[in-house]
Amino acid sequence: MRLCRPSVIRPLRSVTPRLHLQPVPRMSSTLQFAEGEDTQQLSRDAEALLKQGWALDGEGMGITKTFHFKTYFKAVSFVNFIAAESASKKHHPTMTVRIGSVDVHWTTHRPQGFTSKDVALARHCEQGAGLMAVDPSQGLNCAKGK
Ligand SMILES: C[C@H](O)[C@H](O)[C@H]1CNC2=NC(N)=NC(=O)C2=N1
Repeated sequence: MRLCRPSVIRPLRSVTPRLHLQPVPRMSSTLQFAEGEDTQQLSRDAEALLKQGWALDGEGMGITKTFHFKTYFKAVSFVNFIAAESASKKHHPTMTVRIGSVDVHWTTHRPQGFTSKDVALARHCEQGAGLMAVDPSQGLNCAKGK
């Protein structure tokens, strides 16, 4: 085999990283309820979920939580558990799967805002996390430690 040597050895081009400035997502302190919801009941439900480690999303349109798992397989099993209920209830989350965690975000698109469907499915996540043995070393409030 003939080995070719480059006749000119060029230094690696140094690249100045471009700074992409993005708005820092701020956590909203107030939840926006969708039209037609029982706001008093929903406030109580949301309060209980916040105590379980859920946090309001940046716009206050929904809630979010990161669930931690010991293995990728458990994380994916959790996603499937949520997906099955989502399909049956016709209400779908945004989920990001990582090796040891799943970020879940619940909001309602129409009518826009937070609804009792989000509450019901967030509770379903809690149930699934119990079955899937969420990594207890990650603590209760998983939303902050990604
Ligand atoms: C027709 C269908 O049921 C609707 O488009 C559903 C689908 N899944 C949904 N999921 C979520 N999160 N919010 C909705 O408003 C919603 N609407």
